[in-house]
Amino acid sequence: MGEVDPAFVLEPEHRPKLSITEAKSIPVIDLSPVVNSSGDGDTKAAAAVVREIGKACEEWGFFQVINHGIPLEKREKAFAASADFFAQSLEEKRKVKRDESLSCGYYDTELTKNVRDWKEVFDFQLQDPTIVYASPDPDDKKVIQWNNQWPQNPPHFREACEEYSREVEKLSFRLTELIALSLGLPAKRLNEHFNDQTSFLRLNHYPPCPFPELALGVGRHKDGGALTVVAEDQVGGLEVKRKSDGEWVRIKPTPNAYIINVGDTMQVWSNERYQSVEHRAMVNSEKERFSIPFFFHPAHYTVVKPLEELIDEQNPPKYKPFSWGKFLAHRKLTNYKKLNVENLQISQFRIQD
Ligand SMILES: O=C(O)CCC(=O)C(=O)O
Ligand SMILES: [Fe+2]
Repeated sequence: MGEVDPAFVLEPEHRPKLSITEAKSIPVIDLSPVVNSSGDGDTKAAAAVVREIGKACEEWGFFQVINHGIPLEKREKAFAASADFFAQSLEEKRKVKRDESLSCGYYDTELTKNVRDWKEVFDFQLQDPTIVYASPDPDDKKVIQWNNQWPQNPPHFREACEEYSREVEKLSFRLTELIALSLGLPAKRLNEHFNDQTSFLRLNHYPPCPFPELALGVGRHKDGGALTVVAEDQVGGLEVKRKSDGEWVRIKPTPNAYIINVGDTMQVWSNERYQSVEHRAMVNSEKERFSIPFFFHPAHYTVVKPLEELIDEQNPPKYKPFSWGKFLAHRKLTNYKKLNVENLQISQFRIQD
């Protein structure tokens, strides 16, 4: 990755500014009142957490959480496994290469909006195997299985990844429950959609980049699922397109915190009360960066539509129902192929006002 390969170079209007605007006001929410409560905990403090989460989802689509209940040791093991894995030779890493039939594993040529990302990744699913639709064609009901692939090296890689993923999954259910409460719904209202979840965890490695003003680690995009729960190291690079003025602002890393963002599916469920916000990851010329996002995705058979409890005559549904599994199959295809079109967006299901 030494030369300026044009595959990585962004159109001038999408290139990052190297001067950083730090997002000082992105909410940091302390989850201890809900994590430590045994049911008879301080319900006043828990209600305040729910309100803070609702406000952050509305104003930012992004927030951070601390005192979230994930043991630091498990997080550190996952980061160590990730660093050890990516430090291996390309030949070793490519033994578990992801391709169109094997959706999980190692990959270093991902595209975001047809431009190559300056990164390498390792993906694995929470459910192994995960059932998905074979094609984006709406009439094709055929399903296939995606299986995880695990490398032989480093030796404790799989164990570290799986143990960590179970913790992030727990946190994701908890956050989904808090978000449901913030929408005035029963806590477990959304949980059933995740029984056969298509969630996956991704280890991201962004090597130092000699031309950080021309390329991005991950190009601007919105996450499609319900929620994303991101752990990052202390290097920093995640930028959010601030809702209030459209400015790209950098999230300052908070040690041991998680960065949470609302995805497109939550935007539709909430009938746009909460919106999925564009974000991107910058790279820099000196330091490598590691991050571990968890993408909390519903089951392939989920029909995503505004929740009935949130719509009435004053608030008619803003989206037509769509199939999560077909949306996913469509997205998957565009990750591998350079196309002349942008990939499928939920705006295609938007009902005009
Ligand atoms: O690396 C990060 O901080 C975020 C990456 C991201 O947004 C993604 O992979 O969807
Ligand atoms: Fe993302």
